[in-house]
Amino acid sequence: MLEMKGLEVCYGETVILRGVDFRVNEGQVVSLMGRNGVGKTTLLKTIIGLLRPRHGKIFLNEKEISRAKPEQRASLGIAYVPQGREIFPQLTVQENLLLGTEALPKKERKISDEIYDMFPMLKTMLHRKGGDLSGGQQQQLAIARALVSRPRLLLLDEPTEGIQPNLVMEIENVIQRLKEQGEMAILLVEQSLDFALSSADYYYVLEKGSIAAEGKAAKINEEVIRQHLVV
Ligand SMILES: Nc1ncnc2c1ncn2[C@@H]1O[C@H](COP(=O)(O)OP(=O)(O)OP(=O)(O)O)[C@@H](O)[C@H]1O
Repeated sequence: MLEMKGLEVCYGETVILRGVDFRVNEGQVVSLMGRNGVGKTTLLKTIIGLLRPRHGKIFLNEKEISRAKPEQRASLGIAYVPQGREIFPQLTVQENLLLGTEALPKKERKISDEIYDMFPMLKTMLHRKGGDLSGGQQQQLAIARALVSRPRLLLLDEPTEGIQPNLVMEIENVIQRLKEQGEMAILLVEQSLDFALSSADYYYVLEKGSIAAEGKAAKINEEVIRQHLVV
């Protein structure tokens, strides 16, 4: 469903990604791994259109979207949960969730019960300010906000960073549930190897802006982990 070919992305004159070929198939969970600073977030920002590639092409369901604006990509079904969550602290939980529906046509802008089923905590906190939630609860809110638009492709940037173990489990369960439903592809950037590989079908490892390894997640070997991932 998502395909990137020969991608080169720069900040000014500094090349961050070079010759990246990457794909995420329908309903697949793909983990994008790599040490700090190798370009993982840059790749996600390129997918949502915040950064423009200098070379290379991006396709969504065979249609080229390399020049599409971020809001067009959102209406085509790409949703992004940034590192550090970026919920609106002054808005209530409910208002934050409603913002996630903006990518939908007006008459479809509602929060489905399934969202509360996946994140029961949010239902009890609808009128609380986003900023009053714990870090883990804010992460759940950020994921829920992305899910209310019923995306075809969900991008998650380090969803477990700084989060207590029980909430990490809850997030893992949500990813597993979405995977079982099979209607959404998920691209996950994650430092925790266990988390990154537990639900993934396929993995890519970035190193110095290029894909250094890729394969079926179940078959990743110690050598790849030692060479490219362990700090
Ligand atoms: N706005 C920017 N301007 C210039 N350079 C940047 C900018 N943002 C990131 N970089 C640089 O681009 C490189 C890749 O950064 P990126 O955030 O994509 O890495 P990452 O793999 O996501 O790292 P982390 O795991 O630490 O989040 C780094 O060297 C970083 O310093």
